[in-house]
Amino acid sequence: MSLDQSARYSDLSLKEADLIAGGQHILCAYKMKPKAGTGYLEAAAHFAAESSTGTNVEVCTTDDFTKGVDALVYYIDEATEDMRIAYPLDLFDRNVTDGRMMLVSFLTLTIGNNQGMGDIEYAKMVDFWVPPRAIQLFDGPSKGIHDLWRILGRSVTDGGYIAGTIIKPKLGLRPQPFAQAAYQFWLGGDFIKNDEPQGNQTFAPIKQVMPLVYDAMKRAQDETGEAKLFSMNITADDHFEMCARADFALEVFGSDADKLAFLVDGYVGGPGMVTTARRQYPDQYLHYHRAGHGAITSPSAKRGYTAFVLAKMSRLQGASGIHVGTMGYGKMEGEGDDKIIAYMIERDECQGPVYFQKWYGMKPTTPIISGGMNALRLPGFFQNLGHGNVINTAGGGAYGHIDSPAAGARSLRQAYECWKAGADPIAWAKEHKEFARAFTSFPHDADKLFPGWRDQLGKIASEA
Ligand SMILES: O=C(COP(=O)(O)O)[C@H](O)[C@H](O)COP(=O)(O)O
Ligand SMILES: [Mg+2]
Repeated sequence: MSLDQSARYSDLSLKEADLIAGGQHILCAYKMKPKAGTGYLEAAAHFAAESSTGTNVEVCTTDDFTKGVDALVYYIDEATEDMRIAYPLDLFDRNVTDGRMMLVSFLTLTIGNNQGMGDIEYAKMVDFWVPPRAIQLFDGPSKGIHDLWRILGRSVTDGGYIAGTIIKPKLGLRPQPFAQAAYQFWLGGDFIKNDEPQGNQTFAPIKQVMPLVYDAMKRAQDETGEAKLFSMNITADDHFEMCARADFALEVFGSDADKLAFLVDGYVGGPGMVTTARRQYPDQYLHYHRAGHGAITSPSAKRGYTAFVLAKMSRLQGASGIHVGTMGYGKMEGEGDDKIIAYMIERDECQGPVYFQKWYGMKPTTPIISGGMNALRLPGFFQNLGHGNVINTAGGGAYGHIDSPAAGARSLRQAYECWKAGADPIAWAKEHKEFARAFTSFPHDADKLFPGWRDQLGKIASEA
């Protein structure tokens, strides 16, 4: 049994509204359960101690100043497993070079050692609140969806749906077929990303692939008269390697380098990778892929933090866009309520699960919708989200269209237009060939979402 530190590391008389008005703390809300035999407040105080100035015993080196930067438990509700902690801003590490805040320090304190404590059964961060001063001290995004809309020649405030894909198969394409797959999609769509494990495999070296991809982009631009976008995976352990990949691609894309985004596997690579990309390449759209996050964000995981927290952190760090799942409409875990994740990263103020956050003009992070999406699933998705100002990447949904990747891309755009027009999807399909053929391409989804479609659509869906 550890020392009861609740007298020092908790103050349940503190009011959340006062802490927020004071602006001197970062607030974190957790779902926490102590191990059997440890009292709730005692465990919470030990958690706050380990996450700030303390350890499991009192140490003689502590002085009065130290106590001024203690993290304090200010709210508990054992029945709902709610625990909230106020962390003084001064606890957080600041850069030597520019005095700014860093995400690693936030994570090391608020979701660091406390994840492996002997008297804690589990604890998961479900929300956090950042005061205005800290908003000023994080990088935030440099580029956003409005920059992509501008390149695409659309309204920069309400530019609408960006139809994207992921080159599939996930791995195993050599340079020529890879570039060919890109060209075929671009004939109908806007945006292509590398899949998260695609890099510099021996069968597809970046130095061969990128010039071919750029050539495909130019040909597609010539043919369609539209601008095209490519998001290149620059993920690597070594940041010099990452920059070597990025620099090479910028040179290859030359006068079209504004159409090149950089993708990082930001969860497995960590905050250092995201910030390196953000600071080295502020002129490029920074695409945060979150592969691996389910290990801790899944609702079945009782530790770590939620997908909401991950997305909120990504805006602070400066991701231009981050995957936010498909809110129950695709293949990955998620539900309709996850739309709050999208709202938090794209709005200037938003109510989260616990805290109301103001962003004070920090640029938005685009919700990127991906994972098992296709034209048939999109109208319902937009209905739930309430808008279509997102990037959507549909891999199977484009390359699985029975006519062609370009037809797949067109079917996605038609799905967006169907929702935007408030039209009935079956009626819309009668007038939009590629959308109709999506029914034949994904019959399992069609049966589930639009029972009776076979009779209603008849010939148009079955004829190539
Ligand atoms: O490759 C894909 C989707 O491929 P497909 O479109 O063929 O399903 C993405 O990596 C997932 O969307 C990641 O999931 P999330 O977006 O939830 O992070
Ligand atoms: Mg992928």
